[in-house]
Amino acid sequence: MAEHLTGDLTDAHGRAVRPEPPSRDTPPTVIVDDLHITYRVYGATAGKGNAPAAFKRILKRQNSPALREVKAIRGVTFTVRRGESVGLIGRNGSGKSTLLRAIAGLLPPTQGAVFTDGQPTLLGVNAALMTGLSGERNVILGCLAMGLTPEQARERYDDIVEFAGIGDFIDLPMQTYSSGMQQRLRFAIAAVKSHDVLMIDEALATGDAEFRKRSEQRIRELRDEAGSVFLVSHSLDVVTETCSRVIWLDKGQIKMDGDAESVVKAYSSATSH
Ligand SMILES: Nc1ncnc2c1ncn2[C@@H]1O[C@H](COP(=O)(O)OP(=O)(O)OP(=O)(O)O)[C@@H](O)[C@H]1O
Repeated sequence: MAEHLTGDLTDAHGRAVRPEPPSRDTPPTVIVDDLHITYRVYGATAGKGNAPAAFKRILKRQNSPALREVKAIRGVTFTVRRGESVGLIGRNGSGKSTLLRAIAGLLPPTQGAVFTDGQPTLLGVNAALMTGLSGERNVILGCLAMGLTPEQARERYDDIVEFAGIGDFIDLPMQTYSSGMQQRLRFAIAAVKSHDVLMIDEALATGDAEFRKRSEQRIRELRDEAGSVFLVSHSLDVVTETCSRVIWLDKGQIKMDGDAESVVKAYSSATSH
């Protein structure tokens, strides 16, 4: 995979070079316009959420299922241009995964709209690989599913396996892999191709330090191959290293949107006390 993986992305001192933000003339890849996403949960119990109320409900076997609405995204608007890599940060439940799923077209907007140029690819914890099949077969199937020809799949096979770094396990069914190994293979398969919009949900969290470094490098390359990258991560280091821009979500709304360093700094100081 050497050719794919070694881009000239560091300066003379070995530091990562962060590109300038794209100008307004660069075409947008994703436009999110006043997006609202509301989950409707059926079967939630109506009434107070305190312990005596819950105890009473259970003792009396009260079962009054109700419809509850969870407003996960509440009026989010932003534009992402070609060549940008955007980190999404925020507390648990702030709406990061929901926003990614909406951009990928997996969740319909309750209000507002999402426009994308090209096919967004969501690479998440649940990216579909068949755990009953060997890693080897999943590599080939994954390549075909992404639209590569069988010939191209064969050509890239060695690169993918080397990048994933899972050694002899490649012949064994994926259910014998640790979750970290599964993640690495998913990332290696998805990253072999350039995507118009690549979205990554915590995929790098389980890799070891060396794999993370390689993945961060590859994300920068994907971004430079003219696509856009979205990354959800709780690791602020990964976000600062990989992203040019960061959006901080708080209770389904944008709290701050700007260059990676300033937003991560503001977020760290807000959450440290
Ligand atoms: N399928 C669902 N049905 C109902 N509510 C949901 C569903 N998925 C998420 N939610 C709710 O939507 C809100 C946003 O969740 P989301 O998973 O997008 O947050 P997140 O920022 O990705 O969280 P985390 O950092 O914990 O992964 C939360 O209040 C969550 O409880």
